[in-house]
Amino acid sequence: MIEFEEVSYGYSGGGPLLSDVSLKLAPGSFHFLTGPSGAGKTTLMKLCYGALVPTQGRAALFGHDVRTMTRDDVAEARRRIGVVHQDVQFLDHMTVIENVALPLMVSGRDTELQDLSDLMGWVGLQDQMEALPPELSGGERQRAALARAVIMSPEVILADEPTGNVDWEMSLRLLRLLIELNRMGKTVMIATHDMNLIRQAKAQVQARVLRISDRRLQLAGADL
Ligand SMILES: Nc1ncnc2c1ncn2[C@@H]1O[C@H](COP(=O)(O)OP(=O)(O)OP(=O)(O)O)[C@@H](O)[C@H]1O
Repeated sequence: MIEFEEVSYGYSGGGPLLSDVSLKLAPGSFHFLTGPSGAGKTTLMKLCYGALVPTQGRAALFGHDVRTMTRDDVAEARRRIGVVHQDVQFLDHMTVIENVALPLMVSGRDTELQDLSDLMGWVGLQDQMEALPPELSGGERQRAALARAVIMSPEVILADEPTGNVDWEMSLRLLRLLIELNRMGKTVMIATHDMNLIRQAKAQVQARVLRISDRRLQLAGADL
């Protein structure tokens, strides 16, 4: 579904950040992406959802080369990929449920705005649906972001440091939700620095751990 062949990327004005990255996210797979701060994890995630185009090499989303994708192809790929951004942004004047439902509204699918309480119950925010985002805790914001990422029923979920600002108990709760999504058949990739989280996940799910080191993407060994 997402496939890179010898992809390299560098921001304009900077040197190469990622070199010769080959990657295949197969349907239903579970990946962690790790590496030091500034190694390029967020950049790699952006390449995975077509927000960036490789400087060299080929990136294909659902069989389409990102270089030749039409606007409609890009919109369709974005619908099939749910993203939990590292820096979760909400519209603060709209309620939590309105923020979560926003992707449906902007895609003209507001007719599907059925009762979203099941989704909100799944992430444990059934009592905060009418709250405003500034009233949420860090863990509640992350769970609202996850609900928003899955509202379009994507096949792939990319989560960039979803447990960055929450305590261990909340990290485990978020991990459980992501593992549940994977058990439902979704392809999941999580960028994280948290080795404990990776160890915890590996006890529950077959996950591959990819590490960015010296611009290259490597499969991490079993020594985690
Ligand atoms: N839009 C941009 N323009 C120029 N440089 C950028 C841009 N975005 C990121 N960078 C630089 O690219 C490098 C990699 O950034 P990236 O956010 O991908 O790393 P990361 O591995 O996700 O880091 P962290 O773990 O700290 O979130 C950093 O040096 C960053 O400053």
